[in-house]
Amino acid sequence: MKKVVVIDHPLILHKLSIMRDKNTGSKDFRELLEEIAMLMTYEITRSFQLEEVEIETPICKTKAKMLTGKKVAIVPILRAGLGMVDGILKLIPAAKVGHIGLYRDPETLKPVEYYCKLPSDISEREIILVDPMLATGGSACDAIHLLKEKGAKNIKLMCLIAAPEGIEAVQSSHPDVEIFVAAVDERLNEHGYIVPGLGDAGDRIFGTK
Ligand SMILES: O=P(O)(O)OC[C@H]1O[C@H](OP(=O)(O)OP(=O)(O)O)[C@H](O)[C@@H]1O
Ligand SMILES: O=c1cc[nH]c(=O)[nH]1
Ligand SMILES: [Mg+2]
Repeated sequence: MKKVVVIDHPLILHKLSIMRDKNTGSKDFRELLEEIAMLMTYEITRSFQLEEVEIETPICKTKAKMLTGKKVAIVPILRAGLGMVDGILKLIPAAKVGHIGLYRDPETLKPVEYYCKLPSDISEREIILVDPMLATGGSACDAIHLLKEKGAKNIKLMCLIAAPEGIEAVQSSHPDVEIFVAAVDERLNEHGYIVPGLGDAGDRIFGTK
């Protein structure tokens, strides 16, 4: 089973605490989510391969390290995952972006699929699946299942806050997927919300209820 990486850098935790505060409005919430996604990308790409190439500085020829040009796809789970895409694209501008639309039925807490559009070469790409909240894990598990059905092999899941229940669900259904989170919270409440969490991420990003 792949490990869970908790990226608990002080800058990330500080920004996340502002996001958790119920008095933080949509503008700041969106900006902070984008910034944290960018900071998490720095850590998620640590395993990317480098190669030596010959370059010429103004002084002399030398060998220098550059990325091997690995193909990446960023796949947000709509809607809330959209809030993380621009931050990742700032560091990986050549990545393609796929979209998986899921909403969680408020009664059953089961995910309902309403959209899927992925790059045609998804099976050759390293995939960063993004969603700020990993609660029961139902949405992430379904999105990973969909990606695998389309041929995806190499998937990393990036979330802001996870409940222990969500981590367990992804690890048991998809042990090959590496999970990156900024924080693991205490538990879920009776409505399936993460405690203490930050509320409904999609509603806070887009200003809806
Ligand atoms: O782990 P789970 O129990 O499946 O819950 C997590 C999901 O719930 C939220 O989406 P929501 O259904 O609120 O849709 P939205 O992004 O459109 O608001 C969140 O962004 C995840 O996708
Ligand atoms: O706490 C939660 C759980 C699911 N979805 C959210 O947006 N927040
Ligand atoms: Mg929502």
